[in-house]
Amino acid sequence: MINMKSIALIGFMGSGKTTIGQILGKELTYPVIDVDEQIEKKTNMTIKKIFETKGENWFREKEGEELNKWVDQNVIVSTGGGIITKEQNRNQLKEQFNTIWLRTSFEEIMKRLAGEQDTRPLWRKPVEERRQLFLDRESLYKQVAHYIIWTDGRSQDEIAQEIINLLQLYKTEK
Ligand SMILES: Nc1ncnc2c1ncn2[C@@H]1O[C@H](COP(=O)(O)OP(=O)(O)O)[C@@H](O)[C@H]1O
Ligand SMILES: O=C(O)C1=C[C@@H](OP(=O)(O)O)[C@@H](O)[C@H](O)C1
Repeated sequence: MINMKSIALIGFMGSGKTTIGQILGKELTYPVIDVDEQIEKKTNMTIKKIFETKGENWFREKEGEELNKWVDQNVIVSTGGGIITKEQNRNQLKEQFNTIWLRTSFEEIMKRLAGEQDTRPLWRKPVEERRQLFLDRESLYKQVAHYIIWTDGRSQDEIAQEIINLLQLYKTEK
């Protein structure tokens, strides 16, 4: 990989960061780190529980700490959709990772996450608030992404293959 920078997958809830990270983990020889999963393991709490008992800000601190650990580690990091809400995380993603935005339309996300409010506390809102959250974040993903991959209408395998091709490109450029 170019500069030994880790790869970060970013994007809104439901864009496929977790599932595509898992496919990449099977196909490639370097580790895949899921930030949400790491935080749940370390705190021994679900994300839902963390939001209920500790609050969103506390969770954002933990996300920042987790991201910081994986700089220059040559790993693939699947982030949580809100990691870009903190400026420090945005700077880190822009400067110290190769960051791939799994860009997905709001309509597609609505379909994918139908019935998944329980595990994602911020998806448990009226539709217009969800749409606003989505719109507010679009420009933040754009600020930090080095690559943008549209995911609407494309299978997870296709998307993972495109990412693998990108990584091969890094190897041949090295
Ligand atoms: N490209 C895709 N096409 C169709 N469904 C997808 C795609 N990527 C992810 N999904 C589905 O959307 C849901 C959320 O995916 P997930 O990987 O958990 O997203 P994230 O980690 O970004 O929140 C899952 O049910 C997953 O199977
Ligand atoms: O968008 C967000 O603020 C969040 C996204 C979730 O991750 P996914 O994007 O993997 O669903 C998880 O980190 C938490 O529920 C908050």
